[in-house]
Amino acid sequence: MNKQINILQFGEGNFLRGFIDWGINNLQDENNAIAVASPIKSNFIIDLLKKQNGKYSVLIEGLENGKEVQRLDVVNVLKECLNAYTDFSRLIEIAESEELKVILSNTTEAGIAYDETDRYERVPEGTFPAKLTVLLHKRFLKNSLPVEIIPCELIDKNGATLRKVILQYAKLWNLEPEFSSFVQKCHFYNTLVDRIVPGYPKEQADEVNRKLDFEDNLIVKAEPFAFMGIEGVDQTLDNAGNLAIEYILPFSKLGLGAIYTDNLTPYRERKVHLLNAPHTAMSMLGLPNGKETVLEMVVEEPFASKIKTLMLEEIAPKIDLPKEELEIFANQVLDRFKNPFNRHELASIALNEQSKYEVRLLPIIQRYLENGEKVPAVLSEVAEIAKKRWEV
Ligand SMILES: NC(=O)c1ccc[n+]([C@@H]2O[C@H](COP(=O)([O-])OP(=O)(O)OC[C@H]3O[C@@H](n4cnc5c(N)ncnc54)[C@H](O)[C@@H]3O)[C@@H](O)[C@H]2O)c1
Ligand SMILES: O=P(O)(O)OC[C@@H](O)[C@@H](O)[C@H](O)[C@H](O)CO
Repeated sequence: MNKQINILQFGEGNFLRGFIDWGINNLQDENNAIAVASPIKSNFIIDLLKKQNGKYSVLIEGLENGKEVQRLDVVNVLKECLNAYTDFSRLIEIAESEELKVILSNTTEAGIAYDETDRYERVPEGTFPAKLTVLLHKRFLKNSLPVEIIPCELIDKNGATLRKVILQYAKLWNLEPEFSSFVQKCHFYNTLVDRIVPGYPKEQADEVNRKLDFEDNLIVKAEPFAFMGIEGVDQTLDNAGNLAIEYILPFSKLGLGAIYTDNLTPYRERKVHLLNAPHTAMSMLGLPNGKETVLEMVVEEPFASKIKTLMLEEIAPKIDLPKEELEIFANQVLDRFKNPFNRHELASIALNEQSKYEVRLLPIIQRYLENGEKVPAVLSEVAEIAKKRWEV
């Protein structure tokens, strides 16, 4: 574990392990060494990772262009496993070093937060952006170069938001104006990530472990599909349409379906409302009726017809993108929901269901109401459930 760390990652969750880390592993480039830090106190995953020397496997199963895909990859790019509370001095060393080029994160939608009670001196206890502010400040004081920052949280304008919160902390703590200029020089990218990663496949664990030469308690199950939209903030694309990051970490070669764009909004609109929204509708409609998985909801009636109607006839007409494009996207998503190899639990989708309803389904309902139109059947049904449960 003595590699020179060039990538620092906040978040040890299933998604980053089954997506970006898996992608960086695909490069098989010995120069890439990631230090992964848990931003929260829990050491559960970090301890398991340490026991496995940072190694774990990703089991990808599903259909791709109508063909069955099954692959098991051992990911071996996590070279240091840390906890941001207890290993903060090591994080400072990494942040100060010239080798560090990229900072990745996925700290859930709750992670990019500002708390004015956070203190510079007690920062390991603060939010993720508070910790990152201190780390960037230490880097600035060492005169090391600005870094590339790639948040993967599923919030709109994640990169710009993270930078804004860091600048708020700089102001709160009266840090030098030159530090704020340094933060402006770091590239913060807005991203949109998409891959269904249901996590640890309990029922397949023994079978997977028989194929490995180590005991893996951190297997990540994922679908074959992957998409990553990367939007530059204050940056010009080069002639090939690439952003600076491509020369530092070639996202286009990671197998994540990466695209560079100057406008992520349409990608976000269709993903949030035609993938995440039906997921949330499935948990709201299915769980009270004894359904357990996404697959049940898209193959069993009456739910299958409801979900299809919801996506194609109720949500798609309220998204401002070409109809044919939306139909193709919605049908691809339906195929992904029908992946027979993924046991995607409605119970896990239902975590923080109210806030998901408010971001994913409610805006579509409001688009009907704002036009004085009648809210169609399936949206009405979920709106009724929401009213009864949360009075929204
Ligand atoms: N699993 C998927 O299919 C998928 C796909 C695309 C995007 N995502 C997004 O990625 C996020 C994480 O998903 P996951 O499957 O990795 O979940 P997970 O539970 O496996 O991991 C959650 C991660 O967030 C960190 N975290 C949790 N609360 C935090 C907080 N308050 N501050 C800082 N860090 C915090 C944890 O330490 C952990 O690293 C979700 O919010 C989801 O929206 C998930
Ligand atoms: O991850 P959550 O809990 O925010 O939402 C549940 C799912 O909708 C989500 O994980 C999707 O599978 C994912 O966003 C696909 O890219």
